[in-house]
Amino acid sequence: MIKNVDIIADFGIITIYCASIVMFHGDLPYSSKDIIKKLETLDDDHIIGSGGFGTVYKLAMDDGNVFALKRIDKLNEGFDRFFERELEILGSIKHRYLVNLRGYCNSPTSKLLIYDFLPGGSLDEALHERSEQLDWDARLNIIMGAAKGLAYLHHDCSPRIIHRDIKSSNILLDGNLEARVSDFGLAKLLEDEESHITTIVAGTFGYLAPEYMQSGRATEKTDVYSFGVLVLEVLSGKRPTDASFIEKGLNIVGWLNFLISEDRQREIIDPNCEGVQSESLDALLAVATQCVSSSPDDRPTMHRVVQILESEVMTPCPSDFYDSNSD
Ligand SMILES: Nc1ncnc2c1ncn2[C@@H]1O[C@H](COP(=O)(O)OP(=O)(O)OP(=O)(O)O)[C@@H](O)[C@H]1O
Repeated sequence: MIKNVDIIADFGIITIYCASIVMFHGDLPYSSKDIIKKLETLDDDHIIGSGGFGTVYKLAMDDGNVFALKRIDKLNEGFDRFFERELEILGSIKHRYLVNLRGYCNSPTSKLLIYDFLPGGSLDEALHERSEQLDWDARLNIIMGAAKGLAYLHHDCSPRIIHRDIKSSNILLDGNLEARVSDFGLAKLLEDEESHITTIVAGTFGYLAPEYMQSGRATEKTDVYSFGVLVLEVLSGKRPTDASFIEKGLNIVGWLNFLISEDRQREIIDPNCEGVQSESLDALLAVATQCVSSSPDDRPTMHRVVQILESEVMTPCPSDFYDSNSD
């Protein structure tokens, strides 16, 4: 059910002169007034993160349900033009491995997106900022969830969606460390509708496929490349543009290729990762290597990636554990 309500509101973080709250699904048990009332209480103490598009707040409702509210600061002509239509499409896409968009508010001064709240934060934080390490099973499970979410966007949802900005801060974790892909479709709002070419390449340095950097044209295969970089990041525990690579004039893909050339690719694994299983590691490295091929045609589809992960990576042989200090 779609509800439109015009409301005048002035709350801590934003002044909304004439807000149009549209709830995409009738499953949120709140009126737009309830939500606006909660928004009035938000201030800087509720900030849970910020990124290229804006600031994210924790929005706790009276019944205990929690949402993430994204305030979009990055407004330009293209964004305004496509906002309503794109957000309606994105709000209609629901999947277990995606961060569901539950509603949005559009006003002349503010764009507010309401998402499910993921209590585990981002994969970026889990890998690079927390002292508690993710073990091998947790890392595999996260890769699997991210692959399934992306495969759904590419192959099974309607319309099909190219993410354009796959990276560890766009993979969020629930309380059980299950991964969900977030921010899908947002980059498209900056895109020229006809040509599918962005004036500014959306995406994040280190994750971008070479042909995307050159042409600005995003395809499923540019997402597959970014996914491959993400896998390498999860395996190594290092950001794609870690200083140790840059010093050698490389990025994470260059480093992988260097290790492969010396038949030392297993050394990519994070020494702090416990429970690594060598057969799975080899299979996962093989998939990641294909994903980051310089030629898009050599990269698998995300459907194929999920198949390989299920058949060759997620079925470990218990006796075959890899000790990263053994060679
Ligand atoms: N639905 C959510 N549930 C819980 N935390 C979230 C949610 N969405 C975002 N966050 C937190 O807010 C941070 C910023 O998110 P945001 O999507 O704005 O930026 P980003 O992904 O880091 O960068 P970019 O905007 O360039 O994609 C995330 O890293 C995460 O910690």
